[in-house]
Amino acid sequence: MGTKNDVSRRAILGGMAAAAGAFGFGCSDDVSSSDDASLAHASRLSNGEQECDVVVVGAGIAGLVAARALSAQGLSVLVLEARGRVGGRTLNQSLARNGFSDRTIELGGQFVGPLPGQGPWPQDKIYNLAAEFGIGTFKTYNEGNYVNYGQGLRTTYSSASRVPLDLGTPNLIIALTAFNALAKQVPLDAPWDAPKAAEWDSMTVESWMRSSLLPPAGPDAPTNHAVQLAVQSVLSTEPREVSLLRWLFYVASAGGLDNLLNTAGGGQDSRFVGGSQRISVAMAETLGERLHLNTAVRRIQHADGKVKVSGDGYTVTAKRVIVAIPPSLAGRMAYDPPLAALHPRGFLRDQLTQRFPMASVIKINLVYERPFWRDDGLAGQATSDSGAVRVTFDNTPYPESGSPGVLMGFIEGDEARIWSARSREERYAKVLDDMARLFGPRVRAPLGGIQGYYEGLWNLDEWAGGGPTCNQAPGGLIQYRSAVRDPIGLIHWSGTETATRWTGFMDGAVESGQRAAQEVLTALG
Ligand SMILES: Cc1cc2nc3c(=O)[nH]c(=O)nc-3n(C[C@H](O)[C@H](O)[C@H](O)COP(=O)(O)OP(=O)(O)OC[C@H]3O[C@@H](n4cnc5c(N)ncnc54)[C@H](O)[C@@H]3O)c2cc1C
Repeated sequence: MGTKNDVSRRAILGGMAAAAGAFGFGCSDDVSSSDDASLAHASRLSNGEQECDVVVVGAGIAGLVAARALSAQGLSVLVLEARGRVGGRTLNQSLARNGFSDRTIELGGQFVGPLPGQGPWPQDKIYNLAAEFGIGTFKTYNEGNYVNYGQGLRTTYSSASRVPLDLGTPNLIIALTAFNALAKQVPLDAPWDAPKAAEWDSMTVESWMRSSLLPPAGPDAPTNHAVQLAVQSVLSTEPREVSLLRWLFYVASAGGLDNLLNTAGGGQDSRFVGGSQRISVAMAETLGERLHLNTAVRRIQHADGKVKVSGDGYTVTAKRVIVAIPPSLAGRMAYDPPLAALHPRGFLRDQLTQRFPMASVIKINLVYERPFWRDDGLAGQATSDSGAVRVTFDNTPYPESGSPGVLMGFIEGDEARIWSARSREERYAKVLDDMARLFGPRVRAPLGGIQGYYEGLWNLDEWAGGGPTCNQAPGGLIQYRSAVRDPIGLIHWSGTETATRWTGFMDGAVESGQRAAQEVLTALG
């Protein structure tokens, strides 16, 4: 017989099981729902009025970190999560349905690095948080050669090289050097104070490319495709969509572009044993009944010196609320009074949410009997100037024992928008075409056949609205400055988009949760 806490725990994990059921061959795709409505319902908040010290909106990494920090200080906390699972933009996928019952891959955020000890800019916050729960890391497979596909030509090069040698190489080196140098001039806590902030925030990365790379040409030019791919692979957005200042801030926030792009010693260095969503599940378990799933927050009202947070059939009254969701989603909630009426700077926050869009991404995983590409001396990492899948990794799960083998690929920016609107069958056919170009005919029929195809369709998810993170077009940073995290009334803002270091990453989510919790503690004395 399960206690109430058992039920909550099963509901939390149920989301992971639901994901497992949702992504196999021939099944529909959904990164939100639970397959066990009764368990999910058990932890839904729907019973009228409640009261606590602090409400946290969102049970992603940021919200869960904030809730635990406040609980540890003796405050009463309720976490309200719209989905039937925790973890937000992290999502584990069990390979049990493919016959690998103890293997897990991820459909959202997964990589961690640099690790502590690997340089001055480690992702120590998420690393330490995971370690607290006994969740270790393992190295991303990075042996052998990388593949590059450009101008219709497939080449391989050593994974020890910094960049592939093709027409895009000279400009990529120019861009790497320039972006790293310019990013050093961007203050992390106030990018709008960079010496050339106004100039940089008046142009897109594409305009910079057209004026600073040679010969003058757009991102699609063979000479520029590598720079274009660097932006696409980091932000899942097109160079024309993002402000140069925002891009430089992102680079600065990660301690340099090399950290963002590199596997060994960089942002893709390692992965979490058992999958990154375990970190959120572990945090959620410590919160027990203070967490409510399937409980979307629709409205935040200020009344009588308190804040009333409500959704379908419930209201929670609290001293403070932490909104730990992406700014673009925060803009979908109703505020009463409206933010513009609540505070003299409230309109800035409201307008910011109208100008901070999620990028576009699909993450696909092909599961094989074994990692056959390794037989050819390939690391499973590839770049391409065309096709839907333009960046790939060997995503074979821990612990490696030769079986299964998983090839992962990203579809980003324009391609993600095109392919999000197509059927699963069309995407699958396209993914096989693209992957076969990179890794040969065994992609279609390797020994043992293809075991599974899994996709994270983040653009279609109501509670993400895209991924991996929000971007800003020109003007966003200098006009709205710190509105992304300035408290308004009794509302505090959290989520990776508010972080100064490793913004957009799981590590930034931890920073933002810690910072928001500290703000509330200070405010409540
Ligand atoms: C495909 C992909 C690949 C990525 N790769 C990496 C990577 O390799 N490494 C890395 O570090 N990061 C990666 N990221 C980014 C990383 O996953 C995020 O930065 C991080 O998980 C964000 O955490 P968060 O808590 O700030 O926000 P979220 O995870 O978005 O959490 C917000 C939560 O709030 C909930 N919510 C939203 N609206 C409401 C509402 N109205 N009421 C109640 N609840 C609500 C959501 O359901 C969600 O659970 C990736 C993301 C994606 C999508």
